Amino acid sequence: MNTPHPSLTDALAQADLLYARHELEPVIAAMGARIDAALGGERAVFLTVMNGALIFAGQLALAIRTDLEFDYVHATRYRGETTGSELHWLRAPAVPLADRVVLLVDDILDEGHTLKEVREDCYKRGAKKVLIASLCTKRHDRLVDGIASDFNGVELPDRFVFGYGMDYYEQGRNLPAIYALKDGNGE
Ligand SMILES: O=P(O)(O)OC[C@H]1O[C@H](OP(=O)(O)OP(=O)(O)O)[C@H](O)[C@@H]1O
Ligand code: HPA
Repeated sequence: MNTPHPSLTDALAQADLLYARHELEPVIAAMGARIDAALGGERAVFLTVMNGALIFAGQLALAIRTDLEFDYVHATRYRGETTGSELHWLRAPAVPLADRVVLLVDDILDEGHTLKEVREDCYKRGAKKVLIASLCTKRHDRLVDGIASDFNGVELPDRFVFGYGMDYYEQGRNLPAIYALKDGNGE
């Protein structure tokens, strides 16, 4: 039988709160203004990477004044676990991307495999420019070559994080803050 996953209550008891909602909201609002400036009036495809980006994407979209065309992809590399493997595509973009500016929106740029592959897919579909907006990035030296966020909210320590869309064994996504497990826990 599979070992049951640790509970969210236990995780929270062994975690530090890194960023509360009231600290993230102004960061996201400022990012929206920077994205408006970068788009220069062009109507981009706002491509949310489900599931983790759901909360950030909603807040970011409301902070962007330029009209956007919404679409989403569903790609998962962690599949409810705390370490990643190969990327599983559950849903490809539906909107034609040829000659479009695409704004890829995700909760976290960790090792970068997910956003790199999704960005490559957008270019294969003919996108003329792909910009990346992430709520957070992690500080470590495991980032794959050739990927970076164009717009990033906050930098996090190299610890497993959850909340604000990010899951701990599919739990805790709707916590209104980002938490980090204390070093050595949960992996
Ligand atoms: O930079 P990487 O190391 O590739 O990790 C980042 C990706 O991992 C998470 O997705 P996950 O696979 O957990 O699926 P989810 O969005 O459903 O949580 C997160 O939402 C990013 O898409
Ligand atoms: O630290 C993390 N937490 C949750 N989801 C993630 N996906 C990549 N890294 C993480």
